[in-house]
Amino acid sequence: MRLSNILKDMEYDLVQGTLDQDISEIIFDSRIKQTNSLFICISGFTLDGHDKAEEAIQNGAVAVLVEKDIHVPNGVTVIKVENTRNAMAKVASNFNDNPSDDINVIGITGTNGKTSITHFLKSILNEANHKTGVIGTLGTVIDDELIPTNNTTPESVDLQKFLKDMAITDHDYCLIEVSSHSLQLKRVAHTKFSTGIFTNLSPDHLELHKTMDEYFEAKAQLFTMTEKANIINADDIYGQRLIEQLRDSNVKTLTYGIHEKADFYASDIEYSLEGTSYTLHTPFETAKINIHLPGEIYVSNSLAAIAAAYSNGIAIEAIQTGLANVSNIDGRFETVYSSGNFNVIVDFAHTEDALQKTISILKPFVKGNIILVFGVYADMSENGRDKRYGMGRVAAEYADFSIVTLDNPKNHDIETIMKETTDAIERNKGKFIEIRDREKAIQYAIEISEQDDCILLAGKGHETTQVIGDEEIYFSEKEIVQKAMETKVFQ
Ligand SMILES: CC(=O)N[C@H]1[C@@H](OP(=O)(O)OP(=O)(O)OC[C@H]2O[C@@H](n3ccc(=O)[nH]c3=O)[C@H](O)[C@@H]2O)O[C@H](CO)[C@@H](O)[C@@H]1O[C@H](C)C(=O)N[C@@H](C)C(=O)N[C@H](CCC(=O)O)C(=O)O
Ligand SMILES: Nc1ncnc2c1ncn2[C@@H]1O[C@H](COP(=O)(O)OP(=O)(O)OP(=O)(O)O)[C@@H](O)[C@H]1O
Repeated sequence: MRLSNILKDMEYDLVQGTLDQDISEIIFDSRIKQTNSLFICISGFTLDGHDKAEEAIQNGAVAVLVEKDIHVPNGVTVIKVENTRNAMAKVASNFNDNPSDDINVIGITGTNGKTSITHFLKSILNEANHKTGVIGTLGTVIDDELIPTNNTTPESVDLQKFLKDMAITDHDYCLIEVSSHSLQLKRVAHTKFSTGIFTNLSPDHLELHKTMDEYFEAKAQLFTMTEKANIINADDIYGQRLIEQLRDSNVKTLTYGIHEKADFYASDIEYSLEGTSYTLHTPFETAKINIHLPGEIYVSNSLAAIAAAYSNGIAIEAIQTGLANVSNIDGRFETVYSSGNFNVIVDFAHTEDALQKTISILKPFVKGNIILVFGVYADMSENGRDKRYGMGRVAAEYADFSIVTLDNPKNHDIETIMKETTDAIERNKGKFIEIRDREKAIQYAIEISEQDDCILLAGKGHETTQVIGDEEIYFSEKEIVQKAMETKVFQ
């Protein structure tokens, strides 16, 4: 594409060179070899892409997009903008023919629940014969093929490429899990969203946002980018704040909830470990809903999907069948072993709120003990300490016995993680043991378990690796459980 077209509808200064040339690719990593590319210099957290422009040029870049002054050889075009992350999103959209103009994009944000909402909604939309793609934590799904991705919300260059692939393969909808990182770092800027969904906000990612107010404001940005409807959880205090904030918005707000007054709500809820049924109330009708996931959080998440489907004109029959068709979601309350009353469940609960809610789902159905295996992923800051304390407290108060282990410690200090988490359990009078090796921790849980117990492996969910230091090792909780159960004998 011509460089001048790539820069369409943007404000910029042409510092040197010409816009009259063809660009083959947009890149933001200088190590990528690509002739005739446009290199975008990002001022990162660890290094400055402006210092890498020379390497990018050696690797084939013929133009660079900057937000600071740099010196490069005369033949190279230099374009200066105010913010290269924001400009990168616009350039990526232009380069891919602005694909969000051609596809109905629904963005889902909030600390927890995004992944299950995308599953519920995709199933509903498929049932209504709408081809639907997904971009989220479990990867990108185009034409029902899973493309693994590193981040929940990819960088704009990749995101716009995925949207274009969906647009040219006649997808009607794209469901995007929109992380707070992606909003703050402009990964979804210049994407047209028809609908936004807000689930909830509880402490997480404070290494980036520092305060809950900043975290909330990052999430709230999505609801200024929507054109059709904003769907908000009325049960969440930050949801209430958002509803208030959107009072004068031109975009329609629809609310959902179980406890607070809302446009879409549930009554007559019947829970079992296998699933949940309830009566759905919409502004127009009532209907019976059955889902194969247990507990209040999935009632809430399904209500969000229902409200989004409704606001896009989907009939109730497709909603009912679509929801009933979701039998399980990778690593979300997934039973990986079951025999009689004994169950081993893998769940992605990795925040205090999610852990508390997930153990609470189990409580009424477990005759014996709830044995919890968990670790805490958080940085070394005060916010990280609060997370370790919070998850330790929940373990003490809600589980019968905890095995404290490692999540993905990455380069964080393991001694501090273990000490602060176990201190919190002790202070809250919980019973626990510390086993740092997660595989051994799981094996121990199985060894001590009895016939009526339930083991909850929390925090890693769908993940198939564990990151310790700079090393990423293969790690499958399902396989570990299955192997350990082969030799298990109940007393
Ligand atoms: C904290 C964070 O979000 N970091 C993002 C940030 O990294 P950074 O600022 O450290 O990058 P950097 O290493 O300083 O490099 C700056 C620039 O120089 C470039 N570079 C770097 C090295 C080099 O040799 N040459 C070069 O050109 C890099 O490509 C980059 O453009 O900018 C990078 C490029 O845009 C992102 O890939 C990176 O995401 C990393 C992979 C990441 O792990 N992010 C996580 C925390 C994240 O985004 N998570 C959210 C939330 C998930 C959830 O909800 O749980 C997600 O959406 O996944
Ligand atoms: N509505 C909810 N409220 C609180 N916790 C929830 C809710 N929905 C799911 N959870 C918990 O959060 C965990 C993660 O859920 P899910 O993967 O849907 O969230 P997410 O928003 O996609 O998170 P991430 O971006 O970290 O993947 C679940 O395994 C469950 O323990």
